[in-house]
Amino acid sequence: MLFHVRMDVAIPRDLDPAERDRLVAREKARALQLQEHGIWVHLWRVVGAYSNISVFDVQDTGELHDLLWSLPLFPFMRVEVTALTEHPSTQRAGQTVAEPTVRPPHT
Ligand SMILES: O=C(O)CC1=CCC(=O)O1
Repeated sequence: MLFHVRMDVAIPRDLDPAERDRLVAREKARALQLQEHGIWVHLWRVVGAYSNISVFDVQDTGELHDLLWSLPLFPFMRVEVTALTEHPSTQRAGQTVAEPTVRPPHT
């Protein structure tokens, strides 16, 4: 299942800068891992905002929920999820996003 996810990040200004850097580095590592597994299929910066628009390819809403909750920056995010289905007029009709072979653990 594909989901459009918007994440608006708001890290408290008084958070220790070293802790902030650690969280951002862990978030990046997790994002790269999920992209390598074909789960986080799009990751775009929203121009002018500390926000991203992402597309996730997961088995179900439960997997997406667990995955989002496990993100290191999750405590500092507002997350908006929209479930996607194929539009009848798409040129890509019938094409699916390839299934990843091995799903990474939710850390
Ligand atoms: O910077 C963001 O929008 C939050 C984020 C998601 C993946 C990542 O590396 O940072």
